[in-house]
Amino acid sequence: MNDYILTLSCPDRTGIVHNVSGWLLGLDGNIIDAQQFGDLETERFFLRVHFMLPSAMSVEALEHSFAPVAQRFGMQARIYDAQRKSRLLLLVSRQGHCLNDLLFRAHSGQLPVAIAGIVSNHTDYARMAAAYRIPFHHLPVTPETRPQQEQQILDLVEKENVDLVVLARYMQILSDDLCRKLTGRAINIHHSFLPSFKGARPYHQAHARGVKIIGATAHYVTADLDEGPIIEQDIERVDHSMSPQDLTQVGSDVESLVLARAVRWHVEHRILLNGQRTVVFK
Ligand SMILES: Nc1nc2c(c(=O)[nH]1)N[C@@H](CN(C=O)c1ccc(C(=O)N[C@@H](CCC(=O)O)C(=O)O)cc1)CN2
Repeated sequence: MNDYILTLSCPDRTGIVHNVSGWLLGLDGNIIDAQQFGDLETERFFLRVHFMLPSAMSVEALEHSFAPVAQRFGMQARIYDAQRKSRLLLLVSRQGHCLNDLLFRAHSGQLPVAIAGIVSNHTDYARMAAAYRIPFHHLPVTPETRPQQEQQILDLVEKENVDLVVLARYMQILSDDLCRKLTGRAINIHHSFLPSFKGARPYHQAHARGVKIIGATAHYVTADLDEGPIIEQDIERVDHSMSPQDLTQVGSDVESLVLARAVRWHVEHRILLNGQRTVVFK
């Protein structure tokens, strides 16, 4: 199927959709789905169009053809082949529920992705990786070896042509340099309803505070810990009888669902950055 996705953001003004649809008409293109949002506060416009063409064209040729429209409106525009599977690198430490969930969704075809590899600073999930026939990279790290270990991660991203790095309960803080190099292509699952309970032990913090609702947050990774643009959140009710371990158990299911949704929306090119926030065309 010759279908593609156009995403763009630009200063808001009249004529944007008219010019985009005119460009599509010139290619004899047919719109399958279109969603837009005008942010009155930032005066920026956001658009996602899923369209079909009568015959195949390369993404490069399409982006070249669209360039005059993009320049006229000062757009940040990208075009993607809707049939291409994004390549993921999954990072995990000791908690494997999110990793397990993503591996099964990819294996069963629920999630249209290719898993290029799994990286861990421990060996707990080497056998799970082998069961799915996915390369496992054991990259231990200490504060002293963090630069070299992070270079190994970057080398894998380059070598395996990775589109998205997923921190599936990877419990090491990435350096500013690595975050900069992975801007907009690294998603983390934080095991709390941000901005509450940042850090490594949110369920213990939640228990101590006596909350009645816990949650999980998927966000793009930035140098500022747990501060990246939020993609998705969800919650679950809890009560006084539940220990930190009980909260961890209940929360793990929420984490897996929230991360899977965020990864799906990213690889379907449904997320656009709007400063420190996101626009998500579900
Ligand atoms: N630059 C960033 N790196 C990471 C982020 C992020 O938002 N920006 N998120 C974390 C995940 N995370 C919470 O979701 C988290 C992970 C680890 C820690 C932490 O304090 N780690 C300690 C070591 C803990 C351990 O070894 O168990 C540390 O790194 O010194 C806080 C929050 C992933 N990375």
